[in-house]
Amino acid sequence: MPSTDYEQDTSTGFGPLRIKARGRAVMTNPTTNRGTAFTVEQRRELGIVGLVPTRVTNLENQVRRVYEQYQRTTTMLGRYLHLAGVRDRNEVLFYRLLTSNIEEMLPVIYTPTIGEAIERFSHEFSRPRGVFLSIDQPELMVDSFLNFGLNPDEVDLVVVTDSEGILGIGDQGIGGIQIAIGKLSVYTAAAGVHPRRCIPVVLDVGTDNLGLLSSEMYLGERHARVRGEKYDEFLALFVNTVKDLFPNAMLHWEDFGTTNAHRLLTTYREEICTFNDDIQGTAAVVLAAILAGVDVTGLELDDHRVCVFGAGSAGIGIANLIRDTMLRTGASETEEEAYSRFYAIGINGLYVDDQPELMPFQRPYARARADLADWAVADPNHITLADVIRNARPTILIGTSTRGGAFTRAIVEEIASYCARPIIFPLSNPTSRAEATPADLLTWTDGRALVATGSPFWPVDLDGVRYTIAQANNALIFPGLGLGVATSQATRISDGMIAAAAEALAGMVNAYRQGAPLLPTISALRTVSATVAVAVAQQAATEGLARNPLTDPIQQIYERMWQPVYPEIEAI
Ligand SMILES: NC(=O)C1=CN([C@@H]2O[C@H](COP(=O)(O)OP(=O)(O)OC[C@H]3O[C@@H](n4cnc5c(N)ncnc54)[C@H](O)[C@@H]3O)[C@@H](O)[C@H]2O)C=CC1
Ligand SMILES: CC(=O)C(=O)O
Ligand SMILES: [Mg+2]
Repeated sequence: MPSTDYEQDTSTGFGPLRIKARGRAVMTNPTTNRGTAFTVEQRRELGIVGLVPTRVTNLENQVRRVYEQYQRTTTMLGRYLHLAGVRDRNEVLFYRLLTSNIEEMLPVIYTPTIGEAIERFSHEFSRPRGVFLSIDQPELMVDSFLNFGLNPDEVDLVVVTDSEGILGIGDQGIGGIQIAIGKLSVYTAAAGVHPRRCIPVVLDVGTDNLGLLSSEMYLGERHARVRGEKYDEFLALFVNTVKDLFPNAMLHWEDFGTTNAHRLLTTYREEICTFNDDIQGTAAVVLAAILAGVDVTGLELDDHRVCVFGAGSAGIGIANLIRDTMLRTGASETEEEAYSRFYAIGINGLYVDDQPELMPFQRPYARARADLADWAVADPNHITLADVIRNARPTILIGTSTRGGAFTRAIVEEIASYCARPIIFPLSNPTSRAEATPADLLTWTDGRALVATGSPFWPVDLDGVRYTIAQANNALIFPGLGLGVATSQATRISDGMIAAAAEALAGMVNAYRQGAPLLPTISALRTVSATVAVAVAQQAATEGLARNPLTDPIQQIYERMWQPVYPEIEAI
């Protein structure tokens, strides 16, 4: 069902907008609306004379006005709602404001504020965006997608969540639609993926969040989360529907629970063009930061021992990519040798091979019980982080546990006692879930820790040095990956493409100066994304996975990037 308001070729970033609507309808659609920036002639042609204030302005003037309004809004959630309102009124204005102030506004439309917006979804709801699919009405799935109004060749991206593991705040039911919307806003702001070639989707399979189930206001299905065969059938129907309706789209999985995330990726990655952001996007960004950190330590990658605290979707994804890198670079000669460098910890402590609860994707990281015989531990059935630090002396500590404050002073001081430059990444989001703050990590290690976080943190001043904190967030990877895939029309997303993304990012870092960040800063997000996109597109071509191998990659990626400027208008 194409739009009745306008026509536009969205396959490049610069197509003219042919407006069919007239009168108020022009201004209620965020694609056609440009408010006071309509010229006198455009106002006449589109039938909106007298419906906007007299003075004709321009985009810069409008950005200034909405930015002033933004600054006057005092709470972070209020700012989120203000920006969402601008997005609903005027698409170009929203993205111009966002791209011009990306460092300031990313923490509002993304982590940490988006966590609050998701929790408050059923209370703050005003205007729906995206596609809501209920497990209780699978027969409505096709119509729901068709009602969104995009043709088969008009979709580059579908971002989907079932909301079971939203950031570190757990099951958020239907409110998870906001994470899909937020990720898509980042795709557009960071990589210029066309905002109208994307579909955010929430799979409403119920929720186990009793607070939501008992709230009068909750807007999702009011029952516990459906699991098992019925869930798998619904997911299969979803994947097949996306494949049939939008054959060129990349399917991005976001914030699924640990039991499903790796399983779904393994099931579908050979069948469709798909990737899991928490597993693969996070792994790529963290690998880039680790390689930068390892360079600074002056040691080789295989001189390090890695402790993953919270070895679920993201944690094991990170471990897998480091393992692959150890094998590819010859740092480890065998898989066994590579695995021996990892210590994976979950809610029940260190993974040990006699723990029945370990899932198949976690099991390779389990330690043999016999190998721990000489460890000094208080409870062999629950080997804690402190036990691992004391007995294994890891030099890299990754936090993806959702356990705010878990990297305590005692733990960090112990690491600093045997390691000159420990690499410590508290990656859990939002900010309240971070395993430690950079200020504490740097203070407890006299500035020796090499730190990256998941959510943004202010720089830390210590002993005359300013430490800029790298934000190791998958936002440095997924936008460029999506752009590279869309431009090269990749048919699958291979491990090689993820590694290429990580290497491209790593190539942009220079972390030798004391206090320098281990990753490019968010202000460079657009350059980072374009660089990642070129690398991904080239790797897809090398592996024979690109239907449109790029002949002039930089130019073609640049041309594909949508820019937040008002396009030429034609009234038709
Ligand atoms: N920086 C970034 O770009 C990203 C950060 N994350 C963050 O990582 C965290 C985890 O996300 P996922 O891996 O998707 O979740 P997940 O639920 O799959 O994994 C969390 C793991 O932590 C373990 N865990 C929970 N409490 C623990 C405790 N007290 N001690 C030890 N282990 C514990 C769980 O057993 C589970 O294996 C979230 O806070 C999320 O925001 C996730 C993806 C990207
Ligand atoms: C950044 C992200 O994907 C997460 O925290 O889940
Ligand atoms: Mg996520």
